[in-house]
Amino acid sequence: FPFGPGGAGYSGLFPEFYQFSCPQANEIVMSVLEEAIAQDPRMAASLLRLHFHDCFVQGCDASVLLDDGATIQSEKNAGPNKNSIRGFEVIDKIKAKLERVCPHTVSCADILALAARDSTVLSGGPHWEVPLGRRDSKTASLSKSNTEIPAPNSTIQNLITFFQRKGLDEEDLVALSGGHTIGVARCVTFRQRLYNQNGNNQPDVTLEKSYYNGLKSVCPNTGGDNNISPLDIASPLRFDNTYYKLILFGKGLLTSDEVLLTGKVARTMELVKNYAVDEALFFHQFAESMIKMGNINPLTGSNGEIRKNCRRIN
Ligand code: HEM
Ligand SMILES: [Ca+2]
Ligand SMILES: [Ca+2]
Repeated sequence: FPFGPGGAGYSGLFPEFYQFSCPQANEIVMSVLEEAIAQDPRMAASLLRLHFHDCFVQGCDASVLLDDGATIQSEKNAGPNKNSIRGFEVIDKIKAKLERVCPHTVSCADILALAARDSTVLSGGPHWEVPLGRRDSKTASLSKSNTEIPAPNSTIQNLITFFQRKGLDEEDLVALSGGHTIGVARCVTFRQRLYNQNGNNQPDVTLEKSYYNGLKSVCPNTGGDNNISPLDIASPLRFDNTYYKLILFGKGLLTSDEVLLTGKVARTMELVKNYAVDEALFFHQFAESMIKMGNINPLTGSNGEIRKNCRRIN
């Protein structure tokens, strides 16, 4: 029986966790999301990312949702999160509805996992059964948010190491990076590639020329830090495999996207090519890797709590 440090093997979570205590849980999450995404199509991407930033810091325990408090230094102020992660109002709305129907039952950590899955489905991506039963943390870690979420200018070795620490392998890294098939990134996260990739005041040579020129107009050398560009310029709202096709053409937005192909690791290079030609294969692996990521270090049993308000401990 494979017990991993986080990802692989037995987690104690199972899809039917709320079958008797809150059978409407799935529907309630989906109905709020349908409305939220219809109103703001980018919201699907933002909610998918929120689950990732939760799971990589202390595990999938909704630590990312906590605001500053007497004992809490909010993760929202960490480098990878500040002025960047969004979707808290949608999570609040889901939680409020669930509290009305099944008080003190469905955890914020499970809401994040369900919202990530439903956001994927509503964008045209794969469906999977979400293992449930996570409980919510009574702590947050600003410092771990700064050190355990990989940076956009990561090398392929950095990425592999950061994922390995969470029990995730190269297949998980390449498939989960495919989350960048939807959503946007700010100029500050890709400027280095345009103006000074290697400390020689030259752009990243792997960037395709016309794409590069377009990016420069969105992201000047100074200023415009918060200007945004799609991570998948071909279909930023559609969950598909064009992310990988674009990488093959030198049109991946972040260094962390491009190095999956050009980072000189044969396995990740091969996977990018495989997913670029076989969307079904990507969908299958994405679903599998999302379950693995969702299994990182959950609080179960009597550990943690079921928060009444996702922004604060009870
Ligand atoms: C492999 C390492 C990863 C790195 C270095 C990375 C980095 C980034 C960066 C820098 C942004 C833009 C943030 C901003 O400018 O505000 C971003 C956005 C995003 N990331 Fe990642 N990411 C990684 C993995 C993932 C994973 C595993 C997922 C989910 C499965 C994911 C989903 C997203 C989504 C959906 C967006 C767009 C969010 C929005 O539009 O609000 N990323 N990522
Ligand atoms: Ca967490
Ligand atoms: Ca896409």
